[in-house]
Amino acid sequence: MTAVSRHYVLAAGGTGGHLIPAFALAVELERRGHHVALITDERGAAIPGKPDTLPAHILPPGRIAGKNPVGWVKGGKGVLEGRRMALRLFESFNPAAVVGFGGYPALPTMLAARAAKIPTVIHEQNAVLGRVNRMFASRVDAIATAFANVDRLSPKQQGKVSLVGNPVRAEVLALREAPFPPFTEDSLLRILVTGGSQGARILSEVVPDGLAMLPTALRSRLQVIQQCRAEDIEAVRQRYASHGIPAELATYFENMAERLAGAHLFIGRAGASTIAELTAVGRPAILIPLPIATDDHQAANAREMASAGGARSIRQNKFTAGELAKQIRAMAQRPETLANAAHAAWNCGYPNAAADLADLVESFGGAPLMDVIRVGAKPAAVKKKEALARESVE
Ligand SMILES: CC(=O)N[C@H]1[C@@H](OP(=O)(O)OP(=O)(O)OC[C@H]2O[C@@H](n3ccc(=O)[nH]c3=O)[C@H](O)[C@@H]2O)O[C@H](CO)[C@@H](O)[C@@H]1O
Repeated sequence: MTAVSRHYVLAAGGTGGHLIPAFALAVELERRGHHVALITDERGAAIPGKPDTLPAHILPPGRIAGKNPVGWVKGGKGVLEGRRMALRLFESFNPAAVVGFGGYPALPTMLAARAAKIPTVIHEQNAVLGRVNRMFASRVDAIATAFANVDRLSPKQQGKVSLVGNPVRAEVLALREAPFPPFTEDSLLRILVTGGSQGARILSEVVPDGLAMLPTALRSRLQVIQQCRAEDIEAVRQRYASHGIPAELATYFENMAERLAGAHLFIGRAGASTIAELTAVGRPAILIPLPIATDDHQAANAREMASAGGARSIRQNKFTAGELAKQIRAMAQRPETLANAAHAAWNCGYPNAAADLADLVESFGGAPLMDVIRVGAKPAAVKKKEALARESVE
C-alpha cells in the first residue's frame, strides 16, 4: 500500500483488447489505495469485466476521421465535445496522471490531458503502435509496451519505452505455475480453437478438415473445443460429426481460464490478449494472424512467440487443411516437442504486467495540478506574445 492516495484517469474504448488491460491496471491501482476513473464509449461500456468500483464516464460517440491529426480535428465535433467532458472530469477528479490505452475515447482524453498539463502515459497492446497512440507517442511522458519490438516507434520515442507486457485476467495468470496437462503418446490431445472476441470464419472452414487429415495415431486421441461464429456453428458441428472427432462448440466461452488450463495446443488468431494469455499460461500455438488487421499488427504480435519456438505462424492465404495437419504433426507427434514449445511460450510471458504498469503510472504522482487547468485557457505561447505586446506599449 502506498502512503499517498492519488487519482488516476484511464481512457480506453472500442474493443476488449483495449479495455481488458485498463481494467487490470484499475484493479492494481485501487489495490494500492488510489482512486481510478475510466473514460470510454458506449461500445467500451458494454465489454464485460469492468471492476464494480471503477466509475465509467461515457463519451459522446465519435470517430477518428482520417489518418493524421488534421483529419480528426476537421471532422471532430465529437472530439472537441469529448475533450471538454474530459476536462470537466479532470477539474473535479484532479488526476495525478492520465493513461491512454488506444481506441477512440483515448483521443479526446489525451488531448484534454495535454491541454491541462497532466502527465500522460500510453499503453500499447500490439507489436505495432496503434493509431491514437501514434498521435501522442512524441508528446506523452512514458510509453508502456507489451512486446520487446514494437513497430512504428521512432528512435526518440523508443527512449521513453518501458516494456511491461499486457495484463491478463487474474484467473488466467493464476495458471502460470500450474503444470502443462499430462501429454503422452497415448493420452488425449486437447485442442482449443478461438478467433478472438468476434470468432473467425476461416477457422470453421479449415480446422475440422485439417484435423481429419492427421495420422490415426493422433486423430483418434483428439478432443476439440472450438469457438465458432453463430452462423457457422451448425456446419462445423456436422463436419466434426462426419469425421468422427469429438468437439465442443460455442460462440463464446466465458470460462477461458478453464479452457486454457486443459488445452495442449491452441489454434487461432493472434490478437494481443490471446498472445498475452497463451504466454502467461504457457500454451503452444498455431497462429493465423488476421490479414486485415491494421498495419498487419497480428502478424507482428505472433513474431515474438514464433521466433522463441512457442508458436508457428501461418499466413491466412497459406492456411489450408493440409498445411494445418502438417504443422500439428510437427508439433504434437512427439510429446517432448509439444512440451518444449509450451515452455518456450511460457518464457515469452509478462506475469508482472499489471504491477509494472502501475509502478510506471505511480511514478507520475506529483502535486495536485488543477491550478493549471482552465477550460479554454490561452496557450502559453499566446500569453507570452500578449505580455510582450503589453511591455512594448508600456
Ligand atoms: C478483430 C480485431 O481487430 N482484433 C483486435 C482486438 O482484439 P480481440 O478482442 O478480437 O482479440 P484479443 O486476442 O486481443 O482478445 C480476445 C479475448 O477474448 C477472449 N475470448 C475469446 C474467445 C472466447 O470464446 N472466449 C473468450 O473469453 C480471449 O480469452 C481474449 O481475452 O484488439 C486487440 C488489441 O488491440 C488486437 O490485437 C486485435 O487484433
